[in-house]
Amino acid sequence: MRIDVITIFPDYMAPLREALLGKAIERERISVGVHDLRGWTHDVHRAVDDSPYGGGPGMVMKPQVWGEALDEVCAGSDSPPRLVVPTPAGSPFTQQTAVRWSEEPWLVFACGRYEGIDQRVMDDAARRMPVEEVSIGDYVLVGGEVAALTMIESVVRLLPGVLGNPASAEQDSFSDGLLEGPCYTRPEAWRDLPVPDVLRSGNHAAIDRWRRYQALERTWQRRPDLLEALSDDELDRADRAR
Ligand SMILES: Nc1cc(-c2ccc3ccn(Cc4ccccn4)c3c2)[nH]n1
Repeated sequence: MRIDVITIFPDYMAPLREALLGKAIERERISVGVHDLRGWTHDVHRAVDDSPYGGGPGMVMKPQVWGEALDEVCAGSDSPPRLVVPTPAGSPFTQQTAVRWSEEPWLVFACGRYEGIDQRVMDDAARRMPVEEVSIGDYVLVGGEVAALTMIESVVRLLPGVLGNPASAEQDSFSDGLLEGPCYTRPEAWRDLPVPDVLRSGNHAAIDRWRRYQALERTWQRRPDLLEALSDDELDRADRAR
């Protein structure tokens, strides 16, 4: 997979070179390009923003600069990339989105700042490539970079050979519609807090049942909305795990 990120703060993307993601680059599972949007300005002030039509607070990112940047970054391949534009006004980014994008050969992330990017940039790009405006959650960030890092990590961890233990990606939270239950490791007792006996019993059928019940209970308590999405037979299966 090829990933390109366009931003006015390229240093914000430094974590892409660290740890798991850095290893994926070293092992050539992914190639990552980070591009400074100001490289496509032509004025002495290297301006990337201007006042909003219709008035209102803040500034809007200029279409000309973005247009030239996307023309260059998104060129050079038989098939165009999928353009991802983080925005608070986007469609929800979910684990299903990450799974779908993990099949893509090329993703380009357009990281906006200020009040956002002139809408015509996305409308023009959509004439020659798939464009998705996505939100990572119902809160407002200052720009798209943190959202891009979040989405890139959740996609890249799904690629073959990236995670040390691929099984953990298969048993992800949300992959079966429920939250993960609690996890424990040594010591057996810590600050007078014990590890649940069942986990040390060696009875793997009982352990699986306990874990499923814990996941169900935690989902019920913290994310009842996820239970509504579960089908009846999935709920029955979970119920039998009590
Ligand atoms: N889930 C998300 C995504 C974002 C996000 C993504 C990109 C940009 C570019 C600018 N801003 C600031 C801003 C503030 C107010 C209204 C519009 N945009 C961004 C925020 N916030 N929360």
